[in-house]
Amino acid sequence: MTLQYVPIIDLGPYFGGTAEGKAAVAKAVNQACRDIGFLVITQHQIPAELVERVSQLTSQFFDLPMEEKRKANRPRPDMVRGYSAVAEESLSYSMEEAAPGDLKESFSIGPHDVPDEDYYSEAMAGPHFAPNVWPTALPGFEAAYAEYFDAMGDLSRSLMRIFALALDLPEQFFDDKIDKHISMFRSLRYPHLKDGIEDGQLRAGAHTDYGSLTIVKPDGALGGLQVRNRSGEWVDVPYVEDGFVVNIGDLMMQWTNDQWISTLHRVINPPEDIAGDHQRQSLVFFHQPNYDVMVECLPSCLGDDQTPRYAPVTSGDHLKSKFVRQTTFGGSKVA
Ligand SMILES: O=C(O)CCC(=O)C(=O)O
Ligand SMILES: [Fe+2]
Repeated sequence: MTLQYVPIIDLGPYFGGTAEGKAAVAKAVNQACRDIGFLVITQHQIPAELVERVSQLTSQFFDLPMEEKRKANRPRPDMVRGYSAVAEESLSYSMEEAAPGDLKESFSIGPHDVPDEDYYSEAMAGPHFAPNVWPTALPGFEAAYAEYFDAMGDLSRSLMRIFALALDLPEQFFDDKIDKHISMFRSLRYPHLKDGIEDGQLRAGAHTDYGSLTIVKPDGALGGLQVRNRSGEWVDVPYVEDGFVVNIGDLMMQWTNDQWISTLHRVINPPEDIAGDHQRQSLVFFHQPNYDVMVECLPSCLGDDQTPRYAPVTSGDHLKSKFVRQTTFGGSKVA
């Protein structure tokens, strides 16, 4: 039976380390990725204190006056770093359809403490290791964000190991493909909604994510994340206080030859009668493998006809192709 709702999966048995525990988690994750492309994870080993500290600092940042936030403004359209204001981006653009700007502001970072080696600065590295931009007004912000980025990188490695088991690969199959990952951590504030919203304007328009996987820490505010299941219905992602939402992106769908799905999702607006008083905040980590990793449909996913549906592509080129598509629609629109 195909899952029509997003399952909640306890990672405890995986981290417990027994072969049976790992196999049970891998099986549940496999079904989630095949059927709906989303899962909520619990017992993930990320300290609640870290999530709380980053959430608090994020809310303090978005509460700063605009001129203060603008000091950490995104430096260039092709560099996803720093601050972007409400409606400066639209996720639906990446789906090749023009849409009004998303009702959110964001702050993004990439890898930090980048080694002084050619790999990180040569032409192929593009803007993936561009320096981060930090607000100066908040002590502890940079350290907390860097710590969260690393914690999410570690959790992603564990998830990729679970993915490997789920795909009948050696558990460490992905390890050397993600040890210099070009992920992005982005916090989002969806403000109170006032008048003047355009038709079809959402907190985040319907889109799929680009990379290997995404880890989202939403808050519990009304007006939340929805995913489109295989029957074409929009269903709410369950809110679990100490959980994270995980979904796979387009690159993983391609890697698995469409066996796993990168699912359309969106963030809806809160009900109109309370919309003036309901903001939402989320912490979103977009995991993306090393830029030079060649992504070829996995042999175990080829099926009876043994035909790959995609030509091989590097992680970096795949990500770049999404940017190019967006610029065609006129802007610095990114997921
Ligand atoms: O804010 C959220 O819950 C998810 C946002 C999202 O899907 C994205 O930024 O790609
Ligand atoms: Fe997304």
